[in-house]
Amino acid sequence: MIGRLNHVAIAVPDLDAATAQYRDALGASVSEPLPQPDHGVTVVFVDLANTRVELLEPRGEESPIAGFLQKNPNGGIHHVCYEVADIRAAADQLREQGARVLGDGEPKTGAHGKPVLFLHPKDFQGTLIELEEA
Ligand SMILES: CC[C@H](C(=O)O)C(=O)SCCNC(=O)CCNC(=O)[C@H](O)C(C)(C)COP(=O)(O)OP(=O)(O)OC[C@H]1O[C@@H](n2cnc3c(N)ncnc32)[C@H](O)[C@@H]1OP(=O)(O)O
Ligand SMILES: [Co+2]
Repeated sequence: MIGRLNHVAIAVPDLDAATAQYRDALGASVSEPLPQPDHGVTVVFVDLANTRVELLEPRGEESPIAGFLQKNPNGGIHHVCYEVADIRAAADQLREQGARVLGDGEPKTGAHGKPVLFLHPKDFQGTLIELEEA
């Protein structure tokens, strides 16, 4: 079912500072800040040779990452994103196995313009998983 690792997301308290560190201290190629109001975050992509890092800052009152940052005030790895060929088929299969697909179960459009869904971290070794349709 899962294919390539599409990105690893890091939640950060200060997106500008994190972006500058990846650009200047780590010499990475970084995007401009990309507000994602439907997801309650602002994202910066760090493009790597074999995948991406996604730096996430909360946006708005209802950000889904606010709770995570309260528990991890310096930031931390927030989720991993795997690619799947058919996101609805993958979600159906996972639900049949008893996994919790978050939200209303309908894929949303993610930061790359593709359908995405999230799986509860408690069902996958304490790791929030995002699925993105390749
Ligand atoms: C622009 C889209 C972009 C893209 O790539 O396309 C994105 O990736 S957007 C990313 C932001 N959106 C989401 O994360 C949506 C899915 N996330 C959620 O629905 C919530 O974050 C949720 C339900 C995973 C957690 O919400 P919250 O922290 O408010 O709930 P709890 O405090 O009740 O947490 C329950 C339990 O899970 C632990 N937890 C929470 N977040 C994580 C995490 N990222 N990784 C691992 N574990 C996590 C939390 O500590 C609680 O554990 P407990 O032992 O019960 O205290
Ligand atoms: Co993501």
